[in-house]
Amino acid sequence: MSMIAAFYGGKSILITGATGFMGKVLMEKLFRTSPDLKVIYILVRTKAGQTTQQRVFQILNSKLFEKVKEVCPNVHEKIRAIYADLNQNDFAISKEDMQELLSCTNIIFHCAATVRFDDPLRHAVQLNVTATQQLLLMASQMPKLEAFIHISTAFSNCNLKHIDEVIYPCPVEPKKIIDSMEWLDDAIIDEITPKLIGDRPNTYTYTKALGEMVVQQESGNLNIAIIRPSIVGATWQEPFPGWVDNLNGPSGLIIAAGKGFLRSIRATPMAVADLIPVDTVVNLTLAVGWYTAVHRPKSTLIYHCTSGNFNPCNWGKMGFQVLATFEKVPFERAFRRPNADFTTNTITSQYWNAVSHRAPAIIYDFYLRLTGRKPRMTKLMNRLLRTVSMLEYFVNRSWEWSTYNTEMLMSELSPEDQRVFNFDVRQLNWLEYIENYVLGVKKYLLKEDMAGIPEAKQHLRRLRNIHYLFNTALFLIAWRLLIARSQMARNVWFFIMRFDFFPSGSLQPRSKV
Ligand SMILES: CCCCCCCCCCCCCCCCCCCCCCCCCCCCCC(=O)SCCNC(=O)CCNC(=O)[C@H](O)C(C)(C)COP(=O)(O)OP(=O)(O)OC[C@H]1O[C@@H](n2cnc3c(N)ncnc32)[C@H](O)[C@@H]1OP(=O)(O)O
Ligand SMILES: NC(=O)C1=CN([C@@H]2O[C@H](COP(=O)(O)OP(=O)(O)OC[C@H]3O[C@@H](n4cnc5c(N)ncnc54)[C@H](OP(=O)(O)O)[C@@H]3O)[C@@H](O)[C@H]2O)C=CC1
Repeated sequence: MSMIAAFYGGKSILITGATGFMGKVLMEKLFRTSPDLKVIYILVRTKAGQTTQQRVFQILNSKLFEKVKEVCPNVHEKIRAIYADLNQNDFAISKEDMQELLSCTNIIFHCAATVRFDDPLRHAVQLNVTATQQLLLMASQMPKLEAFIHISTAFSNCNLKHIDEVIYPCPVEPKKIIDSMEWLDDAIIDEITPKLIGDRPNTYTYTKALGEMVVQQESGNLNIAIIRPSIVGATWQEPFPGWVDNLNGPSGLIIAAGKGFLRSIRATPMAVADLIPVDTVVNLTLAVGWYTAVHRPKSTLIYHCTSGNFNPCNWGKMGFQVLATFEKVPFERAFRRPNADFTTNTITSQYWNAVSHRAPAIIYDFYLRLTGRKPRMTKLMNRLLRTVSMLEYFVNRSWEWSTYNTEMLMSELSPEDQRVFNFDVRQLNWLEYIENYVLGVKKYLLKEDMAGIPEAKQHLRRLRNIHYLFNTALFLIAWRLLIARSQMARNVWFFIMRFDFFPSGSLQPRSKV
């Protein structure tokens, strides 16, 4: 029997960010392995015209939850969606709901965050710092609380090369930042943002670092642990391989490359690609929840959930495998044949952006205009290049994360728990994982049918022929212009023609066979 699964039995668990990528997988695993848990409270806001209930209904009826329904048929009754907006005071939770949360919660998993790299500082501080502070305040009023698990990111200290399982202080105290957001206007905040984030690349990593400081400072008597995952990717094994439902991290770029939009990226092939499957992160998170509640470590432990030092893989190897998978399972209606490449030099990268990205987009928009349609490719390409430029920071560097706590935890688990809550990435076969990831992107993100593969291959063959035709026409035009202008080019041309049309040593034309 799994000790961890048994631990969550009968528990009331509060999850923030349950509608997000990681939150859904966390809920799914909890219900599947501990169907006898008492209740999962989730803080949900309304979004895109959907009520909280509709959002929950949609999640529970998705493919991800198919297995859960077999193990826990009354899952609908065990999930309690509470309307909350983490941007509001007291999260805009009603008095009754707040009372229930305060009196019943046993474990908190705090996953909610804004993961956008370009969020204005005010918004990123509100969600990643102030909301964390408020949640800790709530937690301190929960008499039955056994553990508070905060999800951070391995990149919260990406300005360092070697990162230990400790909290590194930021120069300005989070409380001062929170206060200043109240009275500074947006223009001033925008002006001071680069100074505050310093050598971090964006407001996301900076505010996640501030969030960790808040956790440390406001922990009081709470039993807290922090988990720092690296780049979270599709599921490795559970509930099935390759599940992914958002465009963050590599997923969006896999689509862009597979559809033939992304042809080149400034990345270092030998840099470590510290990807970590989402189910691995969730298994570690649940194990940490159990360990923190049961063993009550004296200080806040930080767990790095990374792959680099256990089972490193580099971007070059990953890129090759992504492209190899496109050969087997191409995406439908590609713009161009997928054939992306890495460049390491900024000037070469700008050259390829002009030649391989912007020029085809302009030509295609010209074609759309000619055929009476609205041009859209240049806009789309500009957006893609902006996204790529934001991700480039992470694909041109390698980091080392120490993993003593994660290894310690692994050794504390029973063999059964190591199997059920496996977070040992040494067992991960990257080539197989990447292939499943690309397949998952096709199936679950693009919602493409496998039956469409022959047609997709046919489409790629057509694109290849158009490509050859286009290149040949371009070459002939260039050559014709050159011959018209240069005597040397004319001489070369006649020299070639002589060899082609006249047998050697003869001036007679070659007879047709
Ligand atoms: C030796 C050998 C050499 C080998 C050579 C081999 C050749 C191989 C070539 C390989 C190429 C193969 C393909 C690629 C395979 C791997 C490539 C590696 C790239 C991996 C990069 C990973 C880096 C991740 C770093 C993560 C570090 C931190 C981790 C975390 O803690 S948090 C999670 C990460 N967070 C994010 O990823 C959020 C990023 N997103 C944003 O910040 C914003 O969305 C934005 C990018 C700034 C865009 O903002 P906008 O306001 O402009 O747009 P909006 O968000 O409204 O979206 C607009 C449309 O764009 C879509 N979209 C959103 N995000 C992405 C995305 N990440 N990628 C693509 N598209 C995205 C969005 O859906 C909207 O679409 P629409 O609705 O249709 O308009
Ligand atoms: N994905 C990754 O690569 C990595 C993620 N992480 C961390 O993991 C955690 C989860 O990330 P992930 O699942 O990928 O992120 P998602 O963007 O998929 O999910 C974010 C969640 O936060 C919720 N949320 C955001 N704003 C509010 C708000 N105002 N009120 C209520 N809820 C809100 C979202 O709700 P809604 O659905 O309503 O928008 C959503 O459920 C985050 O803490 C992130 O920093 C760490 C490393 C890597």
